[in-house]
Amino acid sequence: AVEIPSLSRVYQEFFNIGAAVNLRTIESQQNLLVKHFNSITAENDMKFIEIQPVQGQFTFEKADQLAAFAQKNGMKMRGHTLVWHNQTPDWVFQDVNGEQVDRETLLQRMKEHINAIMKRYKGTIFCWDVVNEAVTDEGPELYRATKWLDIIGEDYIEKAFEFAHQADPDALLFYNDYNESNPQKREKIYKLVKSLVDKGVPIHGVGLQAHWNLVNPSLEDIRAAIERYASLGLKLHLTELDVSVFNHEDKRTDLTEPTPEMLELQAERYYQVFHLLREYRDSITSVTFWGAADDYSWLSDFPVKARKNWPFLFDENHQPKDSFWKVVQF
Ligand SMILES: Oc1ccccc1CN[C@@H]1C=C[C@@H](O)[C@H](O)[C@H]1O
Repeated sequence: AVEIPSLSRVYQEFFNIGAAVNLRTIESQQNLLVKHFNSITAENDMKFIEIQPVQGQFTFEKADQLAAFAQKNGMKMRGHTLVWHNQTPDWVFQDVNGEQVDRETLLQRMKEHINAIMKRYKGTIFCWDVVNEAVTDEGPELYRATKWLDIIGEDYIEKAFEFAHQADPDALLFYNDYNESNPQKREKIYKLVKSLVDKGVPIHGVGLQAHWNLVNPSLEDIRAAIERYASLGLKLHLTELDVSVFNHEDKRTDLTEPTPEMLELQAERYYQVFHLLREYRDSITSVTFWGAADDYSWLSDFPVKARKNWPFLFDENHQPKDSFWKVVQF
């Protein structure tokens, strides 16, 4: 039998190799995770709504199990995510009468949430996606219209970073976003992050979600984005890497397995991407996949509901795909 090298060991001189996990996959994918990954991220269980679903009632049990899995296996853990417009409970923005709260109240609630979760996982979680997806995809506006922006104002972002730094001064603090290699959105992310750096806000890195597919974004756009963000002197993490076998506009639902051509294109794509990432090893310190193997991916429900996807280096039986061999042989 051919010896399968450990992915994280092959990359130990370049950057950490991570996977998003949940309570099911730390069991079903345990052997794969322990062998090939040295970092994990909670796919959902450390989001606001999962941690504090009701004001003052903290439900850490699931997150604790994921943190324990990381500790037990000597893995690093990325914290995801403190301030985001999705998966945040309505109570955060409402007073007892269901009316919208004021700026001071919402800042206090943001601070309390950040303090509670960051202090609990201090020493286990070395970095946090403090703010997720705060800029617009299209249009002239820089800031995405969210309740955080509406109630607090534009400084909700720097406040989140300040609160996070006070909660755990040792944690590395990241701004995280998707479509990060699109030139227009890249310049918005750059403008936001540069403003934080210029103000002396405690930010240490940029998270590129890297939800990519077989053709987009181009290698040139990925390179330009890495160069742009790295020019700020911050660390770069790829935080949610997957390579969908369907391009964004492809809504086909007829496949029960990837076509041979898809697997060949995906292997070449992974080869080119990791060749590029290795070139920027001085800026990129972590590459996390948004899952570990094709038996489970959020893409099997997004953007097309119940449409199976096969985005990873390992197949549904946790066996290495051609993509894996292209990534470990260089
Ligand atoms: O690719 C996208 C397109 C539209 C909205 C959000 C995203 C990505 N958004 C990510 C995806 C899955 C969630 O589990 C992550 O927390 C989130 O950061």
